Parts: sequence; structure tokens; C-alpha cells
Amino acid sequence: TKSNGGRSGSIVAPLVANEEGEEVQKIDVNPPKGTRDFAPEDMRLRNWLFNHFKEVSRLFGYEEVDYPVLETEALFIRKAGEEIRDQLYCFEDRGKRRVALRPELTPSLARLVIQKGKSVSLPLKWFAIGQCWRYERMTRGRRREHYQWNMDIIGVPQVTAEAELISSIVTFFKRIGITASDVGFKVSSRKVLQEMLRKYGVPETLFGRVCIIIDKIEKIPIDEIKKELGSTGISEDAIEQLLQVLSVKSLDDLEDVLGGAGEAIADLKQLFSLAEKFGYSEWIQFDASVVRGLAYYTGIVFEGFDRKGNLRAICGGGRYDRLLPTYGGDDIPACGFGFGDAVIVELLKEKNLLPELGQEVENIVCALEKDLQGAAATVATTLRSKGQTVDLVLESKPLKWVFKRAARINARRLILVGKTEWEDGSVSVKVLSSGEQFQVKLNDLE
Ligand SMILES: Nc1ccc(Br)nc1
Repeated sequence: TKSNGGRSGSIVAPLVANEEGEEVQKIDVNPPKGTRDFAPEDMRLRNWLFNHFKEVSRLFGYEEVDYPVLETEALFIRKAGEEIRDQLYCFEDRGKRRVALRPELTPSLARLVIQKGKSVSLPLKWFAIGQCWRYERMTRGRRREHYQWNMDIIGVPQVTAEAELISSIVTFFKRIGITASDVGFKVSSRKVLQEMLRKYGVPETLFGRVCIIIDKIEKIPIDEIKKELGSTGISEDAIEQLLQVLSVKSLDDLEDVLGGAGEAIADLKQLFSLAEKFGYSEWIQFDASVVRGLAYYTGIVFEGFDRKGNLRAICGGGRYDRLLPTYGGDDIPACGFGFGDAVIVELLKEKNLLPELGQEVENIVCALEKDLQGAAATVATTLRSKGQTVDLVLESKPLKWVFKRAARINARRLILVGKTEWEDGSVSVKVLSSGEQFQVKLNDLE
């Protein structure tokens, strides 16, 4: 027995004989470390999830886009100390170009918007579902790929954009049976930090780095946070004040600390007011400690969390008004979110909300004799041309086998092509749930 979970990686794989009788090593039939296969039952769940993503995006009037999974490494090189950068799945290709498997979709979106330039009219409302990658030492045994649903609004500076994005996620949750008792959104604004840093004369250039350090506040000891903040040159007093403001519990308290004139308070007040109008107030709460782990956010940030606190963030997003100019693009405001395909499935399992998705086919068609296989093909094609799904039995099989297969694929009807009936263009139909059986002319078969 293998001690490595059946992977033949480190243990010499068994030798098997090929067609020429040569001894060959059996390949490792598992997918590469950190990646997944999607066998039919997995693919049915994935399609169910993605169809909800797509249906919500369509409801909100968003257009679908996609980008290459492979991008130039430069698209993701940011110097703010992000984990997403440390884990970049990057390499040199055969043309000696530095490339990377995308760790997220937003930089590709920015690249395409810049590429389109004046040929597109703002605002743009785009969505994508794409596989994203990271290269992480497998010691933690975590996945190296996941699929992310993204929705983005490009060209709207007002907070109405963020309010609509959160509404789309709430709409998604409601469609799959998740309620405000299960999940909430922690909402804040990076303008809180920005205003605090300005107050202490901290250079704007440190903003991204400071946010990334603070995003780790619940992951590493507070002394480490203070040490890392200190290493940027921020004074101890400023650090104390920063950490103080992150523990503020309400917008009113925040207003007391920041004063009422700043954009942070104005944005947050408007967002909570719009939440009322969109009908999702019970889903959101102010939480000054939310900063998110991507350097490019500049304003409102939010993350979906499970109220039981068992899981990692379900989704997250925010405003990134400075991203396009960092790639040489125009100064176009933007905001968006990412929603991964892993935590949501863990949540659905926990809430017993996973859908039962068996294979379904309307008809299984079978020739009763070998020389009627052609006739069976005609029957299958006729049904398919009418939009009926058909599993055609492709070889001569005993009826017992056919009935077993019909049950396994959950066929609704068994269509038998027999010699006598076929002579006058008819087939036998058996409705498998009721046992009802009748003969019918092929052309009358619906
Ligand atoms: N960015 C990223 C990519 C892949 C996985 Br799995 N998690 C995060």
C-alpha cells in the first residue's frame, strides 16, 4: 500500500506490460498536485454552480468576457508584499519569456479595457468565470487552482457601483438557499486608512504595503504586525492610532475618530443607505478591520463570511480606482469582486444545501436484433432532431443489461426496435417509472 495517498510520485510505480510486451511504468493517474479532475458527478455540481453565477450576471445585465489563463508575468508584479505575488505560478517559456498562470482575473480585465480604449463605451459591466492558479509549497496540502467568478463595473466612480455588486452576490446566495442568517458581508473603506496615514504624514507610496500588512491582522501576532508596520518607517504613535481605528465598532464611532468631512464616512454612509434600497441591509455590517489582501483596492472593500466562523472568506471585492493607470491606462475608476468555487461548496455541505444532481436522459434506444442496429440509429436521430435526449445502445446487449443501464442513467423511457414493429415503422415504448408500454409510429413519437 502506498503511504502517499495513492500517488505514484515518490514511490516507484508498478511495472506493467504494453502491447509490445515491454515493461512500462504505469503512469500516475492522479491529476498534478493541487489540481482536480472533474468527473461527471463533479462536473454536474460545477455546472450547477457556474450556471447560477452566469444567470445572476445575466440578470444584472453584465457581459461575459474571458482572457488567457497564461499572461505575461509583468501583469502581476506588484511590490506591496502580497501573498498572491509570493505564490505566483510563473516560469520562463520556451521563447525565454517570463509568463505566469493568472492568480486572479482583475489585471487581465484591466489589460483588456486598456486594449479596447475608446472603442468601448463606459460604463462597462463585465463578468468572467476563470481558473486561477498559485504555486504554493504542498506542505500545506492546499489546492493550486480554483475557479473564480468575477463581476466588475468599469467607469463608475459612485458607490452605487459597489452597492450593485453586493446586490448581485446577495441575489446569488438567495438563489441557492443561503440566507442572511448563514452569511454576511463585512464592509469598510480603505479611505479610512488613507485618511489616517495622511493625518500622520505617511507617504502615499506606502499605502498598498500598509494595507497588505494590516490584512494579516487576524493571521499573525499583533507584535509582528507592529514590527512590519514599523519597518515601513511609520512612527509607533501612528501605528497605535492605526490599530485603534481598525477596532472601531460603528460608523458613528468612526466619524468621531476621523471627523465627518472625509470621503470614507461619506462613501460608507451612502453604501448603507443604498443597501436599504437594494433590500439587503440585513446582510451587511461595518467592520473597520476589513482591508482585503490585494494592494490595488482604494476605497470600499467587502468580504462575504459565514456567520458560524468555520470557513475562510467566501468572496471579496472592492474599488480599485488606480489599477488602470498603473498599467499606463487612462484614469478610469473601477470596482469588482472575486468569488471562488471552493469555500461556497464547503458552506453548502455544512448547510445541507448541496443539490442532488443525477444523470438524466429521456430515452434509451435499443435494437432487439443485431441487424436492427441501423434502425435504432434512425430512431435515435429522429428523437434527437426533436430535441429529445437519447442514450443509444451501441452494441448487441441482453435486455437485462439494457434495463440495468436504463436505471443507472435514470432514463425515462426505453425505446425497443423490434423486427415486426419496425416493418410498419413502429417501435415499442416502455415508460420506466410506471411500466406503461405501448407501440407507436416513429414519426408520432414525441
Ligand atoms: N489566487 C489564488 C489562486 C488559486 C488558489 Br487555489 N487560490 C488563490
